[in-house]
Amino acid sequence: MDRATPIYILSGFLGSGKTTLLQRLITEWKREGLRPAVIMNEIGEVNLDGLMIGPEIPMAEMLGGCICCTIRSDLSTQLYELIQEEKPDVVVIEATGAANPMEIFDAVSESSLLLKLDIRPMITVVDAAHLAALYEAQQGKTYRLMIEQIRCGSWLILNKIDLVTAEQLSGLLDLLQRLNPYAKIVTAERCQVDIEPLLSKNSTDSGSNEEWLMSEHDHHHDHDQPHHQHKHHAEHSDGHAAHHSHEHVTVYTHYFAGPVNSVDFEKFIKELPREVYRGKGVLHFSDTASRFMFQYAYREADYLKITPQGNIPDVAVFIGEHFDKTALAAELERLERQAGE
Ligand SMILES: Nc1nc2c(ncn2[C@@H]2O[C@H](COP(=O)(O)OP(=O)(O)OP(=O)(O)O)[C@@H](O)[C@H]2O)c(=O)[nH]1
Repeated sequence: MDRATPIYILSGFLGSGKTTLLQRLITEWKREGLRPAVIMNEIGEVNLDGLMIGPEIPMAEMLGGCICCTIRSDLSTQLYELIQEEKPDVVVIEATGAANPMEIFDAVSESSLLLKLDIRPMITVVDAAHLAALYEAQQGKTYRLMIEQIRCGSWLILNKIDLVTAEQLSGLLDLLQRLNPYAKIVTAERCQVDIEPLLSKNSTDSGSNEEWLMSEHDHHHDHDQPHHQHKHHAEHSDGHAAHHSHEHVTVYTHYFAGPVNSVDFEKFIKELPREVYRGKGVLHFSDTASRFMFQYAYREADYLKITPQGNIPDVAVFIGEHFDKTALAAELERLERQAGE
């Protein structure tokens, strides 16, 4: 193969807007007559984001783990097969929102031993409202992970600005600038950004992220550790070390035994514990004719009528930090029983 395949990595916290951006990128590439392919990584067992992407787009799904650690070695294989079989003009990797961006860079770089890849500067989508809230508290693993994702982006898309005040927005822009003076920062609502500069080869002045990551961060791997215990350490420029692992991430996948009432379900979503950051799913309601996809990200919920292609079960995935899975399961089962009565 003589041509290097451009690889874009989309990073950003759970529910920040990565799939929304991915849809825009795909539309742009199609307009240009290019053939994109996608690698989607989900920490849950089902890929619901894939439903938002047309069936004509070649897609490799990496489910049930994170490419930055537990299923990292699969990435080279998936990338290799996708490029060999589909011969795409460009590949996008959408990481799970819980991924450590430097680890993904490493994993993709490993693949370039097998393939001729042109790894483009990382794009990080930042949820404005969620960052504003976490910045006030300034603690927790989520906050540290979000900061790390911000530090690793060559492009920072400060998304969901419709959910913050003008004053908060100006504070967030200052914060991003301070955290990552190398990045280009754009603000957006539903990731509506000028796509062309984002994709252009020389889009950043700072050179490749890899270069500055290696110089700014002291990045260690302990290869003697088994994969599931793999911890990531990155030395921050402000001196303290961030320890990254997914042990704090809780995932609950619920397969519905039957439809539930839409009003009760909306109430359940509204009352989700704070520790649940992200929810998504496809389900039948007992009081409506069509099927719905729901999205929940940082206290905001969306419902969309959907007719999924293929055999998609009624399912909901919840991702967060140390929440009580059994309590969620019991409540959803109660809704199922109630709708069946
Ligand atoms: N209010 C508001 N909602 C948005 C905006 N951008 C995206 N959303 C909504 O936020 C939810 C999550 O968006 P996604 O694009 O799926 O986020 P994601 O980063 O791909 O999520 P994960 O892959 O699960 O981490 C969806 O319901 C979107 O419609 C925005 O600018 N404002």
